[in-house]
Amino acid sequence: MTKEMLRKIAAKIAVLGEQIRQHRPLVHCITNPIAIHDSANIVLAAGGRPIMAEHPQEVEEIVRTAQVLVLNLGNITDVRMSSMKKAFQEALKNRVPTVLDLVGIQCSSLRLHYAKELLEIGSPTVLKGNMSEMRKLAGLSTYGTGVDAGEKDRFSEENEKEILPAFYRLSEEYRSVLLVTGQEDLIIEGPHCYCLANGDAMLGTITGTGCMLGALCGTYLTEAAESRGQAVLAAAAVMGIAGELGAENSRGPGSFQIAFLDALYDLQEEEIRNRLRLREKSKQNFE
Ligand SMILES: Nc1ncnc2c1ncn2[C@@H]1O[C@H](COP(=O)(O)OP(=O)(O)OP(=O)(O)O)[C@@H](O)[C@H]1O
Ligand SMILES: Cc1ncsc1CCO
Repeated sequence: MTKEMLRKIAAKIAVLGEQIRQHRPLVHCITNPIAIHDSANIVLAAGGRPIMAEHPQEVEEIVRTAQVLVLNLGNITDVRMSSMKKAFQEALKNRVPTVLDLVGIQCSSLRLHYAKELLEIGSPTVLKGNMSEMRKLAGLSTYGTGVDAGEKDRFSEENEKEILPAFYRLSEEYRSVLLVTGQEDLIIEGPHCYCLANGDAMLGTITGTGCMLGALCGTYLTEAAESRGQAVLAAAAVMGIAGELGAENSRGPGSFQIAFLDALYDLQEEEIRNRLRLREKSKQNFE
């Protein structure tokens, strides 16, 4: 990608961030208790307003007033399975965009079957997972255990010919933008694929960063009038760059968590422009 293209994309990412701060979208998240607090805080830091309502008898009413719905399968319970399904149906009915974060579907048949049940109801705007989770949904072999991606599932020049066609098919089948996280994040929308190299290994030293990115992705989706893929890319880039800045300004996981949130809260266009590391595997759509 040329410098000029990267500059344009960085400017667009900054504009989306400003629009979120102006519009203060209501972001409805139904997520796991491990990441719920940090997910609410990242939405706030980005300029949105989180609501983490999950009672089955209130989620439909609440999602109707929200600008986006984020569903996360982590630490699943009967109650959340019931409320997520109701909220998802109501969001689809009311054209509220949705993010489905496939946490742990590679380690739990319950979650995998539930994710497929949701996908039979309708298409989420964004399907998100780490490399092992997305491989599982695509029917490929996986090495992930627990909620972590397996080292052998990591995206590489060697396995891209196996992975990309399967992920393009998923994106087309569900008409969803795919966000696949890892050392390098992939954003796939139809036949387009962007590879984002921003981020820092420190993001893996605190729990729930993937879940936080799902909530951030939802927040950016509320400004996706031009392109859903662009909004997802913006969220992933902001997350990665704030992770890099956080790592440079901390001395371990405790101070990293604080420095990361501070960096995200105050991220400037110049920083995005200087740090953005993006490759494209296909035609770009940032004209
Ligand atoms: N080694 C790394 N280098 C750079 N960025 C990373 C690295 N590991 C994770 N990230 C970033 O951290 C964020 C979370 O991605 P990750 O793949 O770890 O999610 P996850 O497995 O769902 O996490 P969790 O289970 O903790 O919620 C993404 O923005 C990703 O780019
Ligand atoms: C640790 C953990 N267990 C279920 S969800 C979660 C947060 C990271 O995915």
